[in-house]
Amino acid sequence: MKLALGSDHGGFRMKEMIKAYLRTENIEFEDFGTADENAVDYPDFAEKVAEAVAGGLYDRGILICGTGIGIGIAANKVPGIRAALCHDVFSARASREHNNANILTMGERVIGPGLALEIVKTWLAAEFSGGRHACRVEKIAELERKYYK
Ligand SMILES: O=C(CO)[C@H](O)[C@H](O)COP(=O)(O)O
Repeated sequence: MKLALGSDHGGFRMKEMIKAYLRTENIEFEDFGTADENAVDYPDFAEKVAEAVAGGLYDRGILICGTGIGIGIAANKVPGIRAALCHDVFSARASREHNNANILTMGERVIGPGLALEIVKTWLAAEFSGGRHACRVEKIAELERKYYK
């Protein structure tokens, strides 16, 4: 699996912690920034990661900001992206199994590193269940086609 990672300054330390974990697991990733804790605008990093995932260059993405909210809202503007804000393990698994989420978002100012890592592990391991969920996810794509001509 090849991952695209990104954060703003509010999520920088959590992104670095996730990168350290991915290295220990030999999971391939690219870091799209930001590169330090200087203030930046989260939509810029959402755009880079969402376009990389939607373009098929990366299998999935992880985006972190202070809350996980803004960076997820921005990522979800890119057609083909299903970014899910998850601050618990149950939602992380369901976002993959039910929603086929291709980007995980979290907030460094909301949860601690231990829980964040459990969420990442769960989200990376979970797969889309298909079945009854497939036509619902397809309806999301139909909504995109309706509004993004
Ligand atoms: O969580 C975020 C967006 O949803 C940002 O990380 C947050 O708004 C940044 O705030 P500040 O400029 O005060 O550090």
